[in-house]
Amino acid sequence: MLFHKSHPLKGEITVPGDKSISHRGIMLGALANGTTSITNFLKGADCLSTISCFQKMGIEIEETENEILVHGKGLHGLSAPKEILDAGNSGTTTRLISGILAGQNFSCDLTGDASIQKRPMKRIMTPLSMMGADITSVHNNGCAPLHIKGAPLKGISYQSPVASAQVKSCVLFAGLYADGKTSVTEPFLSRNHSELMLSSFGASVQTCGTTATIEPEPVLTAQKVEVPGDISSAAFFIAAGLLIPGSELLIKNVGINPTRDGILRVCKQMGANLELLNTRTQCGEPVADILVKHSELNGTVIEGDLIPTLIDELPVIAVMAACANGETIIRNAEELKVKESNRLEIIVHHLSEMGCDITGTEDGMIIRGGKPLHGAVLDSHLDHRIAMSFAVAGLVADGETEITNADCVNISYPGFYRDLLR
Ligand SMILES: O=C(O)C1=C[C@@H](OP(=O)(O)O)[C@@H](O)[C@H](O)C1
Ligand SMILES: C=C(OP(=O)(O)O)C(=O)O
Repeated sequence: MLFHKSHPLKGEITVPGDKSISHRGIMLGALANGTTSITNFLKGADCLSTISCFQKMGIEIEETENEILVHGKGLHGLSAPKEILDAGNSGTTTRLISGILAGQNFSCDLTGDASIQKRPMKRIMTPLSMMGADITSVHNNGCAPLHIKGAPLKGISYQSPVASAQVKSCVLFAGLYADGKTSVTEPFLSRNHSELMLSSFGASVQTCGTTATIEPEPVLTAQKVEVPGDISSAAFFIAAGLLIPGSELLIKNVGINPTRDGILRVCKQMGANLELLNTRTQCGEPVADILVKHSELNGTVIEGDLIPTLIDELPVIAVMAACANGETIIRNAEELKVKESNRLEIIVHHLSEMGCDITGTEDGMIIRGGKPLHGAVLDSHLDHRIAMSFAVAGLVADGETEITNADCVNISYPGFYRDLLR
């Protein structure tokens, strides 16, 4: 895909549904009694992998024009899959489904693509084993493929070393099947979509600071889930709108859950002209329209408890920082090394290629912004966030930017290039 300096972005855009909430809607819908209807479901490859895993376990999932219908079979209604479960490129599918599989009365194997087979799974194997689960890494390297033999589980209080909603959700989902209360405490609060959705399906979930606690064996009841637009997808339009002179863009129906809205806070810190309109709550999730106007940005510091609230947005935030005046420091972002690619390394490499003055650090980067970016040939490393972030960089750089292996945007945002270049 080729990108050149863009004309101003004007008008309105609606981004696809939230990936995290779409995954959870399928999972809890499958475990509930009755039919769950999901509207604005994200039909990206990752969420389709979640659908396919549950279909292999006997759940009927219908796609109509405007909604997905999940015919739930109750907490104990899944059946043993006849073939290996394939999570594709999706860390969320792999880790969350493992918590569910740990509590079943059957064994199965779970794998994913080459990237998934390199991502760390010990972070879920450890707490699941503490609960009594029988979960092994088939190649004994702490990664997928995983063999999971369902077992009786006991409730635990788990102190997670990482702020990860995938770890937290995995343990809470396993907690549905435990013999007592299960709680997870994390160093910083990560996204709380699982807690909110579990509660709406009828589970008893309490949160206190960075600890979430679930009671076992609820009856989950099918719900109507209206998925808000994904703030992680809106992030590319927020960045493009702020960076491209003359832009004024209204991004409609975006989820602004405070455990996900770090990008909005960082934009404000950087001096962005950004307004939230029509703020409302939809299925327990805060939603708004975001009005973005081109702005002169200044460097900032991004660290600590802010990091989990914008973890997937850091690649495009780095692009914004490269175009801002002054220095931006990103710390405590080592998790970026274990996403679809080593995002820390690739951001530093790609921005350097475009002429940015940037230094990688152990857990982040220092970006001395303000030097004009120029076009370059940049590979996505099959990482959707990298492809989309550098497509945005290509709209502000001098000359031509080419993104190779650009199709991977289908993981979280099919139609991204059409929307960006329209
Ligand atoms: O729970 C989720 O839906 C997600 C959690 C985050 O991962 P971690 O929990 O590994 O930080 C995020 O990067 C991912 O895109 C989606
Ligand atoms: C890290 C991501 O997703 P996952 O962990 O589900 O693969 C992402 O979407 O940026």
